[in-house]
Formats: sequence, structure tokens, C-alpha cells
Amino acid sequence: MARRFTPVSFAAAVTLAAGLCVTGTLFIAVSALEYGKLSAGFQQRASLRVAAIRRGLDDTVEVLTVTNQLFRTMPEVTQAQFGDFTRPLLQRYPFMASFAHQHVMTHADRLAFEERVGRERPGFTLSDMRAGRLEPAPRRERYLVTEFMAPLGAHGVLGLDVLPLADTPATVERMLSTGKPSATPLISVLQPARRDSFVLLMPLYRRGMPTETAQQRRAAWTGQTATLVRAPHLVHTILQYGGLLDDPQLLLRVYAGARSELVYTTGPEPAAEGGSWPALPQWLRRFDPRHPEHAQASFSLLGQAWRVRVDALPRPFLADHAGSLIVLVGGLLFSALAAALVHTLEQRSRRVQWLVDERTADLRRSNAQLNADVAARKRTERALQESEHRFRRLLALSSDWYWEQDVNFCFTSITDGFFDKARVQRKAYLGHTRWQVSPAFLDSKSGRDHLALLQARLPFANLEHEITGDDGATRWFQSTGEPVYDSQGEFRGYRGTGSEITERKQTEQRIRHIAHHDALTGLPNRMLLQDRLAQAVARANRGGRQMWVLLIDLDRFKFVNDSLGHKAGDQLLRTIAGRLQAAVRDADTVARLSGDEFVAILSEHADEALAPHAVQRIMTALAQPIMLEGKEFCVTCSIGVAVHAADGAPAEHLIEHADIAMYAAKKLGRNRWQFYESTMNDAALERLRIEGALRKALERGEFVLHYQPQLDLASGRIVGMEALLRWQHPELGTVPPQRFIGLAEETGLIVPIGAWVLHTACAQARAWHDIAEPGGFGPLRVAVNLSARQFAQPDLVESIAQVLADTGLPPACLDIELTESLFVDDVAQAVDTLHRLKALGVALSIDDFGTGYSSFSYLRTFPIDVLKIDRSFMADIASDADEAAIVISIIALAHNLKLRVIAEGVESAAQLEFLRAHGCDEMQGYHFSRPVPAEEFERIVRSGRTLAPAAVSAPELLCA
Ligand SMILES: Nc1nc2c(ncn2[C@@H]2O[C@@H]3COP(=O)(O)O[C@H]4[C@@H](O)[C@H](n5cnc6c(=O)[nH]c(N)nc65)O[C@@H]4COP(=O)(O)O[C@H]3[C@H]2O)c(=O)[nH]1
Repeated sequence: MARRFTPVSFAAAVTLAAGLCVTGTLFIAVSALEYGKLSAGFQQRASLRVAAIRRGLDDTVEVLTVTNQLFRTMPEVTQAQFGDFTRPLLQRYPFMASFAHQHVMTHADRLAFEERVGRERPGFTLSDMRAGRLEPAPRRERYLVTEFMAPLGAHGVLGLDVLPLADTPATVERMLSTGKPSATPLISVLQPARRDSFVLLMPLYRRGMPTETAQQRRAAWTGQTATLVRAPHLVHTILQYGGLLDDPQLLLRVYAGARSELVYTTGPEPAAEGGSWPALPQWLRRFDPRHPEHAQASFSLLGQAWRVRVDALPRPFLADHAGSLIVLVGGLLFSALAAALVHTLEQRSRRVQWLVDERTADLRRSNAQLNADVAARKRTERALQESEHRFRRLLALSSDWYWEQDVNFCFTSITDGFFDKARVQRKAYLGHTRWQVSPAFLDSKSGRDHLALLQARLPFANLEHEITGDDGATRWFQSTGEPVYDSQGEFRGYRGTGSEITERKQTEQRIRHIAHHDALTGLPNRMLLQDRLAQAVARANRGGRQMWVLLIDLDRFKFVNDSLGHKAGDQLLRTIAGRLQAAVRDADTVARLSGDEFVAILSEHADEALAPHAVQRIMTALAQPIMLEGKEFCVTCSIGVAVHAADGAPAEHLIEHADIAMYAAKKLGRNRWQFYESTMNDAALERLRIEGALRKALERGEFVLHYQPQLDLASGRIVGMEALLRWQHPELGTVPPQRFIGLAEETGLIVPIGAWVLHTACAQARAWHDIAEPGGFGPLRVAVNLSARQFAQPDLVESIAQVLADTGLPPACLDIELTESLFVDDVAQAVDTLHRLKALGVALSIDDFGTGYSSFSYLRTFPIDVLKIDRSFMADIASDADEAAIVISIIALAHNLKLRVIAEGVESAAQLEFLRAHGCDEMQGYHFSRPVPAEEFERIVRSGRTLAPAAVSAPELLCA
């Protein structure tokens, strides 16, 4: 969340506004107080001055009243008395410029007065003031004459009739009408332009006359006392006496008269009221330093209007408003500080709030996360519990168990299954290591490897070990485990599972035994032989001794087997095996290599000189008569011996060399033994060369088929052909089948080669079928040889069916030639295969009949169509009665079994005739044609060649 703070918070603004309001209010209030105080002080001071002036005027009237009393109390007053009386008054009240006594006179009184004064001042006459000058007063009915004057002569106005003076009548009249002293309007005394004086009059009445009414006063009025008051002096003196002149902040103005003339001032004329800042409201003007406070008072004194105006001189604003300013400044500062504080607090509060919100949001998130974690944990716990439950159920149900070990590899826990299976005590295991319980454990390599794995803290799997239980039985177990670490990565031990594998081990041992031993004789087989041989070679190399390998082949074993059957053959082989083992030492090995071939490894013969004895002992042992089915048989053997010297040939060549030597022995005549010699190797080398070339021959297209015609003896016509394989090697030339068919058989190459032969022969036969020529090919049969390996192919039947389908050859035109040896190993399997082949519709021939096992019994059970009499019987049929008898028997047997008979190897007309004479069905042989390439065969067929008709009758031949 982004932090956002306003520049000035609302609360701070409100605080500021409130502070300003309060400050303003306080300021206004304080300034109002200040102003009030100022104003009150000013008004007080002004009032003081106004009051002083009024009192001074009243005092002046009082002074005049005192003077008036003089005339009232004394019947006759002289000028001297008047002067004496007023002198102290004049001194004391200097603003009173003069005192006078004016007396109302008639003209007669004037005259009397002039005469009286004239005595002292000759020529004296009443005067009046006209145009500013004293002039003798004209005659008037009444005069108001200045009778006394003090100070005398100050103005020279003694005898002046004041009644004509402009203001006198009105003043007198007011005085009489009011009965009170009266003052004249302002008059100018010294400076004409300046009217700042007035005369104060106080009436004098005739004694004894009533003066209550104006009329009475007019009637009783005899004169008056007057005093000339200098108004400026009067005000000044009043203020001075009152100590009211020392306020420099006040400006005093005193106006008098109807025209409100300025009579006294303490400063210049003030500015007109309201002259400044007229726009300002009244309440604001107090803050205007140029707007002075003023007060004025108007009053009427003795008929004259007086107005006193007091102005406060402008003062520095601060002088009178320090408090309000302090309040203002303080308030502003306080407001600002308070606002700042509030703003800070609010900011802090917001920040705190923001932090709280943040923390709250974080907490919420954490809480949500925590809840999710808790939920996940609960789910996990539930899943764990379920898993644990499943695990326990599975453990209970399964044959496995679970175990744990501590850091010292001692078992800390093992589930019950183990103890049930191993038949051992729990206490014997818990707290002990595997090797403490079974000390032999570490004697084995696997045990030591296991310990090394544990010490390296590595997991291990399928550790197999045996345990001898309390019942004495040894059982096999298998363990898988892994190291356990705690959350700190500290190694805590091992845990794992275990299971019993005794049954499997026993099975394995049986299988291993079977895999390494011959089922019939119990001797080691070829695989174990290799192992033993390697060990013997190693031992010989270590001991620097010779080691002999004997390859023992029974002579004419086939004969025994064929004539007495498999059971007898098997018994013979078991007997031979026993005798062989008995003839060698314990340390020597006797193995069965194949069929009637055995190998003996004689490893403990110190020198070559003793070997013949050992070999001879073996031959002697084997040559002992054997009782088979009640008959005594003598079996001889041929032995090839290969010697491995300390620096001798590799182990894998020893058997090969012994084999070569054995063949050499056989060639020399049976019941012999022969050492291997390097020259014997040439034949073997040739075999190797041919094998190598054979592997490539098919892909290089070096195989071709030749076809040997088969002819019907009765008609003499070609009825079929035998396909015979030819190998045209670029270097070896044409290699006959005898040189490579066996090898191809051994190496398994016969399977692809045979498939090629079958397909090529069928395709060729079908092609010849398609040649529609008059007297042409017709439905020729093609005979194809099938080897033992091919016959054993599980998909044999399917592949032949596929070839037939691919080539389009009718099944009846295919003759599969089989040798008797194919049926020897597994008769049931052979019968099944033959029936399935038969079901395809093909013909089945027994090739080379009479040379092999010659078990006539199978001819009844096997679905055979044709017997092929081996060519070895042909050679002597004309001369050897036995041979002839065999052939005749075969033909008879075949016919008896409803089989066709083909004689091969017919080379002469005599043989042909013999066969014809004895009812043989067909023949093939050089007499008619050798096997020829396809083109040649085609030519023969096209040529229409047939067998020559019979020359002699069969009985004749037989007799011959
Ligand atoms: N001395 C003499 N020999 C005669 C006469 N008439 C025919 N022969 C030979 O007798 C053999 C007949 O074939 P086999 O007995 O099946 O014996 C065959 C057969 O067992 C095997 N063979 C040949 N071709 C094939 C083949 O394609 N597949 C298999 N599995 N074996 C084959 O090789 C054997 C030898 O074949 P070949 O050398 O072609 O020898 C052929 C043939 O050339 C005769 O009048 N006098």
C-alpha cells in the first residue's frame, strides 16, 4: 500500500483556523480592552481637563462675585478701596486682566460724575468707543459708566460708557433677565484679530429693592462689576494649577462663543475628524494610529457657549497595544505551533495508522497464509496419517517389514514380520548391529561393502544376507535402506524395509544349478565349464603349472541311441558321466559339452609325462562294458587334448584346440587320443574364414540355387526338382554345401539362408508353372531342404505359409525335405510341427532315410509323404545283397505306409533299373542330370528329355 500524506491535514487546518479565530477574538478582545482602557483613560483625562476648565470658570465667577460683594456690603467704595480689594485678586488670578465697576447713570448722574471726577481730572468727560477710539460720549438717556477700574489706567477706560459697546446691551439684558452673572461674547483686547477675551458681568442692585423677577432686577439694577477675562490665560492657569499641562499626549482645544472660536490650544489644529481611512469600519479605526482619540464637552457659562475638545496625540501602536499584539503574535505562533503539532501528530497518527494498516494487512496476509499453512499442514497430517495407516496396513498385509537403526547402526525398531519370518528373538536384534547378530556377515565381500556404504552414509538396496533362526534353519533376507537425517542435517541412523527371499534364493540356486549343469548327467554344462576353465587357467598361471583340457567324444553313440532308443542313450550318457567323474581327481572338472561330447579339465598334473596315464585312465574307465536294456555294450571314445602351459594359449581356445585334436583322433580311427598341434589349426582357421564370409554372402547375393530333376520311374518324365544351394564366393569359388551348411547350422545363419532358399525355390517353381507351353513344365514339385535350426523356428509354419502366399505356389507343389535327426530331441514338438506343416498342404519328405537313427516307429506317427533313400545305399545295390535288401525293405515299408519313395544318387542305368524293378516311385541322380542352374533346368525340361525305358526286368536284376 502506498503511503500518501496530504501537505496540510484537515485537523491541522481546523486547528490553525480555530487558533486564528481564537487569536483574532482574543486580539480583538484584548485590543478592545486596551482600547477601552485607553479610551477610558483618555476620557478621564479629558473629563478632568474639562471639569478643571469649568471649575476655573466658576472660580472666576466666584472671584467676581467676591468683588461684587464689596459693592454690596460697603455703601461707598472708592477707587482706592477698589484697587486694594482687587489687587490681590489680579495677582492671584492673572487671567483676570482687570476689574471694573460700572454704574448706571442718568444724564444728571453723568454730569455729577463728570464734575466730581473733573475735580481731580480736569476736562474729564464720559467717553465711548467708536471706531476703535475713545470719543466723548454723546448725551444719552442712560449711561453705563466705568466708575472704578483696576488696575487703574491699564486701559484708560475710566468714565467709558460701555453701554454703546456692541455686545453690552445683550449681555446686560441676559444678566438681568437671568439674575445671574453674564459674559460677553469674545472680544479682542490686545490684538484686534484675536478675540480671546470676554467680560464677565455681575449685576448690582439697589439695596432694599426686590430682585426676584427680571422686571424687579431691571428696576433695581444699579450697575455691575465686571472683569476682563483673558480666556487663554484662564484655561492655561486652570490647567497649570491643576497640573494638567504635563500630558504631552493630549491636545487640548477650548472654543468659546457662538462662533466657537478657538481661545486656547496646546498644539496645532488637529486633522479633520474622519479624514483618514474613511473606508475603515468604526471598530477598525482603533487600530489606526493616525486616528486619534478625542473627547469634547460643550457647556454654557454665563450665557456663552464653551466647548472643550481634547485630542489624544497619535502614539506608537505598540505603546498601547503591546498586550493585544503579544496576544496576536503569541496566538499566531501558538496557532501555527498547534497546527504544526496537530499536523505532526496527525501525520504521525496517519503514519501509525498506515503502519497499523500495513501491519494489519501483513497480519491478515500472514494469518491467511498461516490458515492456508495450517490447512495444508492438516491436509498433510491427514494424508500422513492415511499414508501411515496405509503403510501399516500394507506392512501388515505384505510379507515385508520395516526397520530402523541408530547412528551406530544398531537396530532400534523392527516390525513383527521379521521375527515371524526369521524365527529369531526380538532381544537378540534390538540394540545390536547386523554383524553383531551374524558375525559371518562381515566375512563376505557383500557384507564388507555394505559396512562401507553405511559408513559413507549412502543408501543401499537389495542387500542379501542369510540368518540362521532359532530353529536352526538358514533363511535368506533382503534389505533396502537409506540414511536418516534430522532437520539440522544431522545423521540419525538408517531406516528401511526387509523381506524374506529364501524361496527366491533357493529357486535361483536351482536355476543357477540348472543353468550351469547338464540336466541329464548333472555335470557342469558349457557355461559353468567356461567359468571353471577360467579359474583353472588362472590357477595354472599362478602356480606356473600345466593344465590339460580333454575333449571326449563317444564313438558310435548315435548307433546306441538309434538302435536302443533315447532312454538307453540317456542311461549311457549318465553312466559315462559317472565314470568320467570317477576317473579324474576332485579338483578336476568334468563337463558335458553337447550330445555325446564331454570336457575334462585336469589342472593338478604337474608334468606332461603323467598326462597319458590320466587320459588312458579315462579311456579305460569308459571302455568298460555297460548293461543297457539287458544287453552289454562297449563304448569307446576319441579324446583331443589341449595343454595350457604357463605361457600358453588363452582359455577360450583350449576347448577349440581340444576339439580339433579330438577330430584328428577320430580321423585317425576311433578309440584314440591325440594332443593338439598347431598344424591342426589350419582346418579350424578355414572354418572361421568361411564363417566370416558366410555372414556376408546373403547380403552380397553370392547364393544361387541349382535344381536337380526328379523323375517318375514309371513314365520317365520330370515331375519335380530338388533345390540345392550353391555359394559362389568371389575368392573361394563355388563352395559346396557340405563345407558351409554345417557351419551355417552351427552359427544359426542357416535360418536366413534357408528362408532365402525357400522363397527363391518357390518363386522359381511358380514361374515355371506359369510358362504355358505345350508339353511344357506342368505342375512341377520343388523339394527344399530344411535344416534342424529352421525346423526348430517357432514361426516355421507361418513363414512357409507366407512364402506360399507371396509366391503363389500351390502348397502341394512344395516338398519339404527333413532329416531323421530333426525328430530325435523332442518328438512331440516335431509331430506337432509336422502336422501343422501338413495342414498347409505341403508334402513332407524324410531325407537320407536309412543313414541316421532309422527308427521306423516314427514313420507311423509322422505325417510323412515321401521317403528319400540315401544315395549311400545306391552305390552297392547292384553288388551288395545287404544294401539291396535294405533298399528293397525301405521301398516296401514306404509303400506299406502309403508313402512315395524317391531314390537319390542314381548314377547308373543298373541302379535305375533296380529301382524300377522294385517299384521305387521316383529317382534323382547324375544318371539323368546333376543339379543345374535354373536356365539349364529350363532347357532340360523344354528339351522334353525323359528316362530311357526299362531295359531289364526287376526279377532279372535281382537274380543277377
Ligand atoms: N555322388 C552323387 N551325388 C549325387 C547324385 N545325385 C545327387 N547327388 C548329390 O546328393 C545331394 C543330395 O542332397 P541331400 O541329400 O539333400 O544333401 C544336401 C543337403 O543335405 C545339403 N543341402 C544342399 N542344399 C541345401 C539347402 O538348400 N538347404 C539345406 N538345409 N541343406 C542343403 O547339402 C547336401 C549336399 O548337397 P549337394 O552337394 O548338392 O549334393 C546333393 C547332390 O548333388 C549322384 O548321382 N551321385
